[in-house]
Amino acid sequence: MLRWLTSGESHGKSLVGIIEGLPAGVELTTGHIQQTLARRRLGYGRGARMKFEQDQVQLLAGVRHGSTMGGPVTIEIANTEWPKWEKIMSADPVDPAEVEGLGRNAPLTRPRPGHADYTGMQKYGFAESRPVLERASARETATRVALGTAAGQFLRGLGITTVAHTTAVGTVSVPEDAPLPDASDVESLDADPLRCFHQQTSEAMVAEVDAAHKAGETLGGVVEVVVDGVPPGLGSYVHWDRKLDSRLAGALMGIQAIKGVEIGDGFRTAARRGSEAHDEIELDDQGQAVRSTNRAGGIEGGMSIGGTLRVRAGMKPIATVPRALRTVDTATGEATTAHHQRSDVCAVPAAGVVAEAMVSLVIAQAVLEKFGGDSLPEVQRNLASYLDSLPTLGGDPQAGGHDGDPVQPPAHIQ
Ligand SMILES: Cc1cc2nc3c(=O)[nH]c(=O)nc-3n(C[C@H](O)[C@H](O)[C@H](O)COP(=O)(O)O)c2cc1C
Ligand SMILES: C=C(O[C@@H]1CC(C(=O)O)=C[C@@H](OP(=O)(O)O)[C@H]1O)C(=O)O
Repeated sequence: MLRWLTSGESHGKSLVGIIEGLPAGVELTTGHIQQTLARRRLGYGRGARMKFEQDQVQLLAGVRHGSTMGGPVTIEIANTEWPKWEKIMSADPVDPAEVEGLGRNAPLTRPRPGHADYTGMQKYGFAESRPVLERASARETATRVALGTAAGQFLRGLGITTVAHTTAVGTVSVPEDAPLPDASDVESLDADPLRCFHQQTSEAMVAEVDAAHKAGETLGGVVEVVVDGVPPGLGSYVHWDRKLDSRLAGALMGIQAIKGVEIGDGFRTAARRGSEAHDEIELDDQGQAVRSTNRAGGIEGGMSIGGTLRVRAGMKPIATVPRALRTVDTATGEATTAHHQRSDVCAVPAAGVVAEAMVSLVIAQAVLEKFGGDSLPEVQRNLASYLDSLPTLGGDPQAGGHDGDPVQPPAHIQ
């Protein structure tokens, strides 16, 4: 079973992630993780912190000479801002005189609507929101991206690739009929300020962010994760918590500020008539059953149907609005405005990179459930054998043990 856990606070010494259940033989280096973490920092509209802070990565366990060994993989991301926070976030008690005068230590009693502040204080019994925001903050998503990199490296070894891109920022969206990017487009996506593959739309998105910034506003948007090379049959129809769509939706909704998930055409499908909503099955020249469209996003009955999977996540605008929202001071009971020091105007491109990581983790988990294996070559053999066992529908019914010719496993895993 593949499982993972993150630990750490936004202004703590470091974040730590552990992923357990990855097979041996997966290529993974500090460089791979640094590369995806750098990608998470990119994006037009990110706040000041992204510019001066660095993610210092260390692979603490589970990897030797660039290859996983089968044990838990532990990744640390040290926070380079730690010296500024060492006293305020010290695990051990500190002399109050030592933190007095450090501006950042003033009690945060003006909770931000839209953030975890107020309900977190009620739930955990805090008199201010510092201990809440430290863990609620999306700083934690750096760890998920690191863990997702490990999962992505495993999937890559099976010919499964994942990429995320931005489809909307505020009211600006890419045209519905624009072609999908694939993982080979990642460099051009990285080069785009919004991780948007449609240049005209990207320019309009930049203008949207500028206008929001000028108005003291923040923005949300929509990201899409595209997974290519998915084998059919991941997940299951037999129980709600084994359904792949249910698991992907949970993983994406678990990202800070994500408020909606669509599988494939999602809510647009809800408005269509049946004859225009589904992906009809037809035979291609090789006798393979193929789909003429991909409206379902590559999932039917809680299972991957094989090929390309598409899932979208909608992010609400950043809660720390410069034009501060009305709130109540929890120390005095007086009406006031929410605290604001600095924040992102728009973090949609970064959320896309986090969504990619979460999707990679869920797909890797589903792959290991279906195919198993303690080493990458073993999983590769199991996958190839499964693909080989799938019958083609248009072949000779007398041929082999199948109804027809076997489906060929992808060339790279033969
Ligand atoms: C990549 C990323 C960056 C974020 N940056 C900020 C930020 O700078 N300021 C802020 O108030 N919220 C930010 N958020 C959103 C908050 O973390 C989120 O609204 C908060 O944890 C409450 O959770 P909820 O929105 O799911 O209710 C960010 C979210 C993500 C995914
Ligand atoms: C640090 C990150 O994002 C942070 C997420 C975040 C929030 O409230 O979620 C608030 C901001 O932090 P601060 O309040 O310290 O400026 C963001 O910078 C990061 O993504 O690495």
